[in-house]
Amino acid sequence: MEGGKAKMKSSAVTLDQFVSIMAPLIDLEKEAEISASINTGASRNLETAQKKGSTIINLKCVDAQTGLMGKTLIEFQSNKGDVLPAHKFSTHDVVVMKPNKADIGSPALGQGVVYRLKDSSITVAFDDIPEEGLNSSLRLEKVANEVTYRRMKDALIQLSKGIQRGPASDLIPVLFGETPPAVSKKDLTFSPFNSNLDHSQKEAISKALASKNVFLLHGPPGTGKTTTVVEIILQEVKRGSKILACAASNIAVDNMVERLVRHRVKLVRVGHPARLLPQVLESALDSQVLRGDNSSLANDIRKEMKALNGKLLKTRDKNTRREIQKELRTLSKEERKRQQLAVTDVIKNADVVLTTLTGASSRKLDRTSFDLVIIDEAAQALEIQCWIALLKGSRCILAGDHLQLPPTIQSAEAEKKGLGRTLFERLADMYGNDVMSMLTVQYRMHELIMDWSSKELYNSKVKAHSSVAAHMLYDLEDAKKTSSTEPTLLLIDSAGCDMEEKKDEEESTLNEGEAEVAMAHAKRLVQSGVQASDIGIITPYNAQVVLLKMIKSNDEKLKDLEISTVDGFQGREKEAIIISMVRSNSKNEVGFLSDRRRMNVAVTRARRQCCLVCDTETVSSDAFLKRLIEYFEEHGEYSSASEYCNE
Ligand SMILES: Nc1ncnc2c1ncn2[C@@H]1O[C@H](COP(=O)(O)OP(=O)(O)OP(=O)(O)O)[C@@H](O)[C@H]1O
Repeated sequence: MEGGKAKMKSSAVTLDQFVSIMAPLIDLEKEAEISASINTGASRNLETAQKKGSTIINLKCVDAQTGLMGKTLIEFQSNKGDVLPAHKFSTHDVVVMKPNKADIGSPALGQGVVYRLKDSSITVAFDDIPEEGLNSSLRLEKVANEVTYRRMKDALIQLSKGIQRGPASDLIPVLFGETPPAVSKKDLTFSPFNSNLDHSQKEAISKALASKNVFLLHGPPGTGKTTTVVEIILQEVKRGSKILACAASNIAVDNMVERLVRHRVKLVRVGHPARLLPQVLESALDSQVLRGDNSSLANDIRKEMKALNGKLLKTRDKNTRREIQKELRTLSKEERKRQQLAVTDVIKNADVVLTTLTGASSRKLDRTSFDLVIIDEAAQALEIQCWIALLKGSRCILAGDHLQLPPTIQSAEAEKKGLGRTLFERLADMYGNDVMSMLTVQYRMHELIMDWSSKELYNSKVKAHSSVAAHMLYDLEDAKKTSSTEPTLLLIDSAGCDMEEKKDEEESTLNEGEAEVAMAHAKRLVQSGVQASDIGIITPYNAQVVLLKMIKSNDEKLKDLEISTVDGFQGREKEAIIISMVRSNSKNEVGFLSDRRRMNVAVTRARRQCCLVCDTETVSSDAFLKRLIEYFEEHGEYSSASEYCNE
């Protein structure tokens, strides 16, 4: 305990310090996001804006469908029908649609939310179908999402007031190191809903149930973090707790919804329908409200009001008109009340409310407090975002892995000054194992893939479960045992092969030789019977992603191969992962490859084969990467990139 206390002093931040440090950093980040968008001096012309990734020009509308609770889904493709240019659009972003040549700052034809993204198309959900302009050339612009910042600022203001009587009044001092965390002494053995839980998962769940204020669930890659979170939620519901379950991303929230629905938990998913997976729409607040009694009453009232309005139009008598207007006002008030009651009913009756961290500030949750706030993917969320949810509860459980990538921050200055330091990391430093448990059995990777990461980042504590420890790529249905499918680890070395890196116009790095080699290996795997959809090529650099996608578009057999940045692939997995490291230069510069967390994420996406394509001479200049290369050389197969050229 002494050690724990010493640690606590060195890394504790007071509430006042936190508020005063964070307020300007949120502004910096907001400015960085706005200046990356099109309407500012930084990018006055369309081509520049396209290069910056904040707009996509020369689009045509190829499909329009209604559905999704009244929204219209419009699919856009490039006028030429090929791969979309490099862009920074993600699903769930807010975008506006404009005529292609319209002036910057001109009014939009419609505003919507990105619903689906493919290499060559983008689908947007609009509230209303734009009335005209869909037949001509169009462009989409990304809109800076100011609401998110406003909500973070609001949370900061609430924190600064020290809301003494709010639901989180006892939690705040613990999370700022003023009061030590407490643990229940009662015996908290539980009978699990999931009979497959391993020892580390069970131990973590017991500790979580015993925690009185805060618990950190540390889940290295593939260790069943979400499985464990779901079991904690089920146990807490059984105990009678009302739970707010959040994550930074919609997909992670939906993932929890899908798993909980199977257990018939009384839950509601709060959020914009265009941001939800189709399979969770039934659980959405909007659809539950529509099914409620108060909502049908509100509907009846609306019908009555329509009839009265008709009568009003026909009546000339002043007194009768006055009477009708009075009645309409009363009905309108009643209708609003019924609508609100319909929402309140659904939220009141749910044992678990699920939403993104930003969504937790929805006014619909204004008067609801929770016994427990659970945040999944907490190591990928800004601390201030977590507070939006935490202020609503008296206890919290954060699940995540601070040894994978932190949230993306746009402003370099805000990042340097600490905006990206996550609450998960801060609490792990402050309280360590007093409040934390690590899962140690992983269910994804062959043990050779896991062992490097386990040794480098997790003190060799993570072990592969027997169901995956020795699984091979050629064990997959239809796959053959060939020199390409046989290795679990494969190093393809471009040193001395004349494959130097280049910069694109946006100063992102790419490497044409490496891209060809990565693609050649993917082709060999497909020829050996591996499904293209089981293969992923990941790379740290955006420009390399675009290049790889362009090469891929020429080959029909590779249609289902996925290509992504490492950062964009966090949380995902593939049977075979090919990593294109890109850097190859005489100065031996490795840039942000040296971030241990990025390579940890990259390597641990692979289930059965991890192939590293790189210039070993350049990347070995970094001690951490050198150990990675040595590990692959020792435990895997080695080839020269020259063996893959001209295929
Ligand atoms: N005790 C278990 N027994 C068998 N399989 C398990 C167990 N726990 C988890 N799994 C499996 O491991 C996989 C990963 O689980 P889950 O999605 O919960 O992990 P995660 O830690 O959230 O993943 P990520 O690494 O992407 O964050 C799933 O296929 C899940 O079914």
